[in-house]
Amino acid sequence: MIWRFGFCYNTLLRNGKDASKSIKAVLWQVGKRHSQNSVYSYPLRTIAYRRTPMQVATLDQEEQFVKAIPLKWPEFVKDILPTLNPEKHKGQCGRVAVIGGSFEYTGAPYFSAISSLRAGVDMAHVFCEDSAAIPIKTYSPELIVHPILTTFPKLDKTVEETAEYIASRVTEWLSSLHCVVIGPGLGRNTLILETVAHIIEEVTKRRIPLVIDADGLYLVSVKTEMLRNVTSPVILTPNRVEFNRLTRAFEIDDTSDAESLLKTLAKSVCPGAIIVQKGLNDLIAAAFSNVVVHCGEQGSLRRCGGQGDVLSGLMAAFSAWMQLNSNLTTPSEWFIPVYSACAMTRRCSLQAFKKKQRSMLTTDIIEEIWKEFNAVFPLSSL
Ligand SMILES: NC(=O)C1=CN([C@@H]2O[C@H](COP(=O)(O)OP(=O)(O)OC[C@H]3O[C@@H](n4cnc5c(N)ncnc54)[C@H](O)[C@@H]3O)[C@@H](O)[C@H]2O)[C@@H](O)CC1
Ligand SMILES: Nc1ncnc2c1ncn2[C@@H]1O[C@H](COP(=O)(O)OP(=O)(O)OP(=O)(O)O)[C@@H](O)[C@H]1O
Repeated sequence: MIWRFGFCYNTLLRNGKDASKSIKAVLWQVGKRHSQNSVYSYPLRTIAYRRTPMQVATLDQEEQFVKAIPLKWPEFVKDILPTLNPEKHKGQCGRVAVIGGSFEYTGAPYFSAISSLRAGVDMAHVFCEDSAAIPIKTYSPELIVHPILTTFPKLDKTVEETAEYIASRVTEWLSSLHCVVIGPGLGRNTLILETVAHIIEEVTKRRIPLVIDADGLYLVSVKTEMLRNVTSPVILTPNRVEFNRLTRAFEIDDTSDAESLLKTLAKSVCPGAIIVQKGLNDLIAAAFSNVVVHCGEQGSLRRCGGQGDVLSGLMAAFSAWMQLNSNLTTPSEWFIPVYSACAMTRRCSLQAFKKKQRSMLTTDIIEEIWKEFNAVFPLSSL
């Protein structure tokens, strides 16, 4: 009997079962049947699961694959990057949205969305507070900016009714999107957070990959039940402060070591959670894996604001491409786009830092995106 790990796993996910338990059950069966398979003869590109249906994966092989990502990621990513050809039309290389931007913070959603576009997605929307729209539009004519979020309830409606109504105006766009980023510059207004909670529910119901950063993480920390049963990919990108806030909110007091803490947090958030703990090295853990991947790609020494927004934008681009390829993905494959976004952000930061040093700004990092993409993924090799 031939087992297709990817198929089995996705079927389980679609049936809404507990991912971490189910994967072990499937892999255990697979392992028993194919225990004679050598790890070395197994192609580490799990994309091969889709292309060579005879391949199977044991839990050990799955871990080997994830552990190989820091060395092999540019090669793995080639299977996800959309090819460019004259037959394609606008949108086929990805459509993403950033939900964020408020009166105070207009730079963050711009940085995030423009980074996605510079990485190569075709269209980037920003759904922001009405007062943030004009500034964001003036930063860039490339972005599609919707001044939909509001801090005041509609005249004849309660906060809850207004939140539902505004969320419905955003969710009507979801069918055309391949990834949604929640949080850059969102702020913490009660009505806006309530609106975003409704949007998150709809995004995850449709199994669209979700990237949560900044004030979106604050929302997760005050509504810890919000994502509880979500099995679609939810990528959280906390900095140190946001990470500590999350561990407190989820009441995790695992003091054994940093990796265990991260894994416990991922499992507590939801079965589809992938967490990137940003810092000197980025640590990546997922609810469905026992491996913690370290991204130690050299970055910059400068810590100006906005670099996390570049990461969320690149994360959206890689995730959108993954989604476009995702008929039969395995959960572990999600380490590929996540790791790639971390590595590319740090590489772009390093290049910008070499040129501008203490003066380096987030806009300088964005300026490096095209060169770094060409260096790592030259068009001729696609
Ligand atoms: N130009 C812009 O519009 C920008 C807006 N931003 C937005 O600003 C809002 C608030 O973000 P904050 O990050 O300030 O919110 P937080 O309230 O989470 O952070 C507060 C404090 O944490 C400190 N901190 C951050 N990283 C740390 C680390 N690694 N170790 C120790 N302390 C650390 C900061 O200095 C700050 O004082 C968000 O909506 C965010 O998206 C940022 O993205 C930066 C750029
Ligand atoms: N000490 C460090 N050395 C090198 N790179 C780092 C370091 N700390 C963070 N980074 C990188 O900088 C980027 C942004 O991380 P940071 O912790 O500044 O996020 P943030 O505070 O959420 O950003 P933002 O200012 O956009 O809110 C990430 O790509 C991360 O890998």
